[in-house]
Amino acid sequence: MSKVVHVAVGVVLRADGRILIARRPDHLHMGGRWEFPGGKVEAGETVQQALARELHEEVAIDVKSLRPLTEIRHEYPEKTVLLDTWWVTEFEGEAHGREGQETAWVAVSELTDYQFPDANLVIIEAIQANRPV
Ligand SMILES: Nc1nc2c([nH]c(=O)n2[C@H]2C[C@H](O)[C@@H](COP(=O)(O)OP(=O)(O)OP(=O)(O)O)O2)c(=O)[nH]1
Ligand SMILES: [Mg+2]
Repeated sequence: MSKVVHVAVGVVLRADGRILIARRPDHLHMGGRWEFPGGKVEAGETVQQALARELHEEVAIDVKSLRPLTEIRHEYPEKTVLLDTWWVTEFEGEAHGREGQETAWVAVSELTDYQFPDANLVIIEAIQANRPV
């Protein structure tokens, strides 16, 4: 069995109810698809630390408040991922793709118009079911 890659994933919620998505660079696994920003948890880091680091590095926002949303384990042909997914309900900074990625703020009802990796279908269902008011 291949090892499971632990990934910290942020569902960044703006005050108007829109959610931040970014397009994965073409050369990466699932390149060209939209994602919720995040990345691999490194050795010695908590998932919360990893998420704060990745959101700062990828989309230039500083996390102020987090709460758990869901955990999805998904087997791709290439690897198995554990998407440890958190609501980011408070943050500072203007989001933009610091690695040249396209970003968008989308309404919950529009999420299904974008092409995400297969594992994200379950995350989107959790967002629709658990959206904080
Ligand atoms: N960030 C993120 N990754 C996702 C999502 N859905 C999904 O299947 N993944 C997968 C794709 C990748 O195999 C893995 C995340 O790895 P990554 O490439 O973002 O990791 P990273 O930012 O640490 O990148 P790297 O520098 O190590 O290449 O999880 C998602 O919504 N967001
Ligand atoms: Mg990443």
